[in-house]
Order: sequence, then C-alpha cells, then structure tokens
Amino acid sequence: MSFAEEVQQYLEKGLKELGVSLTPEQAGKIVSFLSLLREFSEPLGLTAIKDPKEIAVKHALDSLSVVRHLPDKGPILDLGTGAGLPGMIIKIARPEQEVWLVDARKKPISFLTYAAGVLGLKDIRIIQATVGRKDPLPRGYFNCVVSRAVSELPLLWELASPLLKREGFLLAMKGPRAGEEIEAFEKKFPETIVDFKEFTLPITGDRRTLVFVKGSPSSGN
Ligand SMILES: C[S@@+](CC[C@H](N)C(=O)[O-])C[C@H]1O[C@@H](n2cnc3c(N)ncnc32)[C@H](O)[C@@H]1O
Repeated sequence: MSFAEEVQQYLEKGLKELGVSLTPEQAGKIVSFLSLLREFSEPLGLTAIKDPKEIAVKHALDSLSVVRHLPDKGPILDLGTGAGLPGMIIKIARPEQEVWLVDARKKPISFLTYAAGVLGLKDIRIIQATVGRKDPLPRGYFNCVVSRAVSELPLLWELASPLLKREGFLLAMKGPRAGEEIEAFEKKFPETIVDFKEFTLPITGDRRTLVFVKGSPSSGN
C-alpha cells in the first residue's frame, strides 16, 4: 500500500471517530498536503514524524479536532504554524474562511507557499514574521488565533490578544497535563475568561486539551 493510501485509510477511520465530515475533495487535499509534507520534511527539517499512521493522527486528525470549535466566520490566524499545523488543515476544512499562517522561520513558510499553490488554496495568507517583534499583522482583526506547540499560555496570550477582535478568542492546543498551566495562567491574568475541553485523539487515544481564552468585556483584551 502506498503512503497516500495508508494515510487516507487512517484519515477516514479517524474522521468517523471525531465526527467530522469532509468532502472527498477536502480529504484528497489533506492527503496531498501530508504527502508533500513527508516529501519535504527531511530536506527542510519540517517534522520528525514519518509513519503514515502518526502523520494522519498527530498532524491531520489533531488539527481537525479544533475545526468545530472555530468561529463560523471571520479571519483565523495560526500563530507559529511551522509546517502548517493546524492552519493548513483548517484552511482545507474551511475553504471559504480567511486563514493566515504565520511563522518566524523561512523554510516552513517557503514550503507552505509552495503547497498552497499546488493545492490551489484561495484566501490564505502565508507570512514569515516573528509575532510580537514589529510584525506586520493587523491589530484587532482576527476572530480566532489558534496555536499548537508554540509557547506557554501567558506568552501566547500576550502575543495573541492584540491581534484579536474584541469578541475574538485564543484557542491553544495542549497535551494531557494542561491543568496546572491553566491554573497559573488564570492567576496571572484574572481579567480573562478561560475555558477548556479535554478529549482523546482517534486511533491512538492520546489525550489532548483545548484551552479557550477571551478578554473579559471590560478589559479591552
Ligand atoms: C514546535 S513548532 C510547532 C509548529 C506547529 N504549530 C506544529 O504544531 O507542528 C513551534 C513554531 O513556532 C514558531 N514560533 C515561535 N514563536 C513565534 C513567534 N513569536 N512568531 C512566529 N512564530 C513563532 C517557531 O518558528 C516554530 O516553527
């Protein structure tokens, strides 16, 4: 069985478990993206994961698990997208929504620009910038900033909050032991509204936590 066929099988199985439905075109684009990722992974140092099952679960299904929690409309930013995770998968799952992928490093940004062209994705902005350091991103513009494996919550909130609309929120993708981090965050930022959801990934059963942070209406973020 080819890499793409194997990834597709795991993806189909996992989508059922997640309760997410994609069109055949969207599923095909995800498989194509993961195949490109595998091809360019070693030369560009993009991701250490090579096994089709792990790629399907830890990259695609983990990224897809946030889609139902995203706002239906309005721009979304993936802060520290690296090889496009979760942002590229979100863009494929939400083709009509404006999605921005931002990373400080040049190589992943070149890869993502190429991949977006191959996949024919529209309304996607792929930008090399270090968020927080004279970055060119618009302030108060995004309905959601999503981020995986970039930093602890306090720094993430400091970077994300100026970019969010008043009603926007940060969605931080965390591992199984986010409780202490959330508690410490709430003490440091008592003016924020924090919520979280724990779940297990399909197929592997790995535990994950999604953390949602909003500025309180009176704090102006
Ligand atoms: C461990 S990688 C995670 C990449 C991807 N989100 C994932 O889950 O596979 C962290 C990424 O965040 C990027 N990063 C860290 N701080 C950043 C900042 N302030 N602005 C933009 N990118 C940042 C790094 O360049 C790196 O690519």
